[in-house]
Amino acid sequence: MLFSTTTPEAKRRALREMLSSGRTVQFPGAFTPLSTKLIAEQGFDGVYISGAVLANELGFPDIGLTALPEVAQRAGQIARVTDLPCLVDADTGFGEPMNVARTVQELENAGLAGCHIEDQFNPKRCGHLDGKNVVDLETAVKRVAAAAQARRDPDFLVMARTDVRGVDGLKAATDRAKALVDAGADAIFPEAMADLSEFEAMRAAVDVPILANMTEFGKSELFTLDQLQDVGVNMVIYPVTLLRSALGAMERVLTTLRADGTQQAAVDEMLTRARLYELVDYTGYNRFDSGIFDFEVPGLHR
Ligand SMILES: C[C@](O)(C(=O)O)[C@H](CC(=O)O)C(=O)O
Ligand SMILES: [Mg+2]
Repeated sequence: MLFSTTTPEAKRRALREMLSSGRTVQFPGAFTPLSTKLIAEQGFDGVYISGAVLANELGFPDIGLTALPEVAQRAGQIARVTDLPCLVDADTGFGEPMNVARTVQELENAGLAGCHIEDQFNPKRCGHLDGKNVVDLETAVKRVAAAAQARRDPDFLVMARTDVRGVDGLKAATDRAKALVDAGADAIFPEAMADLSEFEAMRAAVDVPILANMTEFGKSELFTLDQLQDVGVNMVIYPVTLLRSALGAMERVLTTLRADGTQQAAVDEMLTRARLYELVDYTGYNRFDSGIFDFEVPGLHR
């Protein structure tokens, strides 16, 4: 009830353990605290908090318009409703290395298990679009080093994302990933890999966990969990899947409502009131209230 009872430190340890388990863990992207509960119910390993979703939900494109307080607040709202570890997209770290340091500390305070920081220029772009730009190696290394030094919990995961593959090719991406690991990255997010052999090459290049981004309509095919496990990927994210699905459903019901003058034909596709209450643990809250108010104090009602 209210908040998760698992501490951020325990979630970070759990994330570290799952990343060294040899199993490929799945982190669907939550887009609200409530949708986070659906992810946990299905038995997923953790929750991803996407920068694109955060920006899009505010009605913005994903071009670096969101600011650290907004991201930390939303990520914290999501992290606090679940016992699962949450990994948040910290874009470029929101500024210079000093800003990156503050970003990491704010995200630690918000209860996140880790974050990823990318080597794009600001204004950034979706990693699966053409026309993005990356910063030079020195700048990228400084961002990651600042992040690694700033954390107070040594288990907070600092993941470095490199967007170099889409700009200078695979060899440049593996070289950059190695340098980012030397700078203190605990894990690597190689963005926009073209196929499974590219994940294999990244796997061979670094000895830290690697992430696969299975975003729809992007540069990579939607590989299965088994395929990604076979090439040694440690974590898979599905960043925008829930947002796209929810918006698809919303668009359909609005079309029905507009056409029919009633939503009746769409009711069967909706989450029922009972199921919604179950998700928000309505009865748990009621029980709490009765526990507090249904007691007798001798003499009180005389
Ligand atoms: C992973 C990502 O950074 C995100 O913000 O979720 C995006 C996802 C997307 O735009 O599909 C990305 O740059 O890949
Ligand atoms: Mg992003």
